[in-house]
Amino acid sequence: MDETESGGRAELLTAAQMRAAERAAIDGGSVTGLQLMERAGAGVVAAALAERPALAEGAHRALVLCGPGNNGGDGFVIARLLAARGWTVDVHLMGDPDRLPPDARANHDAWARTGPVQPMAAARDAAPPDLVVDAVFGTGIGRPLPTGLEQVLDAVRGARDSDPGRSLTVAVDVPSGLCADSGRPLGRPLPADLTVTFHRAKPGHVLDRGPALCGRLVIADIGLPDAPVPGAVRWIGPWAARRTAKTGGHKYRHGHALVVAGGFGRTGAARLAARAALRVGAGLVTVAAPAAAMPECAAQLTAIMLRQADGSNDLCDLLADDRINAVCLGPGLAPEGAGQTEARAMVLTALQMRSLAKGRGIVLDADALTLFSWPPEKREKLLAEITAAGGCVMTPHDGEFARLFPDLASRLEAEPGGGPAWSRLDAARAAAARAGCVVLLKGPDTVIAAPDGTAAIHAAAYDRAAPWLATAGAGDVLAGLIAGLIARGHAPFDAACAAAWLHVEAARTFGPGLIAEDLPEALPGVLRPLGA
Ligand SMILES: NC(=O)C1=CN([C@@H]2O[C@H](COP(=O)(O)OP(=O)(O)OC[C@H]3O[C@@H](n4cnc5c(N)ncnc54)[C@H](OP(=O)(O)O)[C@@H]3O)[C@@H](O)[C@H]2O)[C@@H](O)CC1
Ligand SMILES: Nc1ncnc2c1ncn2[C@@H]1O[C@H](COP(=O)(O)OP(=O)(O)O)[C@@H](O)[C@H]1O
Ligand SMILES: [K+]
Repeated sequence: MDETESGGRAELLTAAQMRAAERAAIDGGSVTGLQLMERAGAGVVAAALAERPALAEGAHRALVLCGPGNNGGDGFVIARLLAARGWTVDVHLMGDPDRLPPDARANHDAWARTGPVQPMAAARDAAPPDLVVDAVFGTGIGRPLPTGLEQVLDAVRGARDSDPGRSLTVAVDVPSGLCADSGRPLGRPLPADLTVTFHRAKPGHVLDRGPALCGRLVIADIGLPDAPVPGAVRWIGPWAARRTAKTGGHKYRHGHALVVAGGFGRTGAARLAARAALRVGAGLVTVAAPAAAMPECAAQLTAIMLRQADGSNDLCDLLADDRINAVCLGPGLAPEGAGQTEARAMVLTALQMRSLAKGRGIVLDADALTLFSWPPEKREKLLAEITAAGGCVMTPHDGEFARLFPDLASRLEAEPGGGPAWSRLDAARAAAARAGCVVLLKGPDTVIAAPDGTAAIHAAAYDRAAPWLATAGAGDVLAGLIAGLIARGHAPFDAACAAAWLHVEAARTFGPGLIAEDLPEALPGVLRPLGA
């Protein structure tokens, strides 16, 4: 990924946005559809040979599966280019050549002058080749894969897996059946070793099952203009954290974050969040804890300040200090039983007092969300207070999200009937609009959405996989990072984007064996190269 902030290259384009970019370039006369298809096919061949250099030497055998649209057209180009290298190429088409769109038809005909086009069903019996090219469906998939095609893909997969390591499976644009907008499979796609997409990655490459089905991802340049697409989803890269550089000034110039802790024996989560807020550069960080938890906190905290807050009245007194410009509530907040009412009151107090301090931001995580999940009136009350407060970020994981937005979660769980399928991106956007705040939906694919539909995705996938983050307390650290950045003056959406990147970068810097405590300690090594 090229992470330049100004260009469009950090964008993820939906199928419709990609079609519009292609249409605009063709209508503008700068390129023809046939040229784009030729470049796409050449890009796939180049990427496949680069992926497995042994294929660049000598002649090999390829199985090319072509579909009824332009993805199939790319397949015919690939077949022709491989045959020109001396390869033996078996080409199978799904559907009727007479119904191919014009550019695909032209490439079909060009191939047909070189070799036969066999029916798709015959690919079931193909011997394992050196290269499988999946060019059945790309961004145009509109409904689940036909059963007959699934059986062919299953057979190809079976033959491939019976001789592990022999063939390379390359998906053209997306593995056929993967929805390019959502990352959700429409049926049972053939998992690829390598996916070569064109011009820009699509949300489906980084969301949900996308990374697992794509294998590796290469973006081939097909010569479309670089101009940014209005409203496109941003793909979070180092650009998101570049503005974290700290410049001079008094500690209060870098803000004061308050993290509200739960009771005795439950303060670890808040302390983790507080340490992350301090490490990411907040000028001051205070933990507010109830009397019973003060000794536990005092024994653990040094640079972080400690104040007693036994309930919403005490929190109200603390928040009267308008220098506190970021508040984090949720990690380890809720005690069992009766104390939950007071914990809820603290959350509402923080929201209602937000208007006192200009620019104060509030991060709501974990218990601050779960405490309001039932009955529905409580949920609605929380969402209404969040909207009224403004300046909030909520950071649910999937379970917390489902408790707060059950209707949106069930849409996500339902089997997609067609494409584009309802996605985690759609769900986060809908939640942000409903709650009137920034929603960061956590996961290996973290989606950040604002009420106006602005959205970004951080994918801990491909060369940024960070499986070690699946460890207790990692989410508390993320909440603290966002609070610390808000304290430093970052807007809630920007703070969430930067924190998502820093969080994964810290995990990757530390590597295997990571526990949540390591994340704040790994931050200096992450911030230094950013000039932060
Ligand atoms: N945009 C660009 O800049 C460039 C795009 N390029 C390439 O074009 C690809 C997009 O092409 P595309 O729009 O023709 O769509 P594609 O994925 O081939 O499928 C559409 C066909 O499939 C059919 N169909 C759909 N679902 C089905 C199902 N379940 N079962 C059965 N049939 C189904 C559908 O039929 P319909 O729904 O109309 O009945 C239609 O016939 C893109 O991924 C990339 O590879 C490059 O060449 C260069 C630049
Ligand atoms: N497999 C994974 N790859 C990358 N990041 C992950 C993975 N699993 C979890 N995470 C991240 O780790 C954090 C876990 O947060 P959360 O579920 O709230 O856990 P906890 O409550 O234990 O802190 C989130 O930021 C999530 O995005
Ligand atoms: K494909």
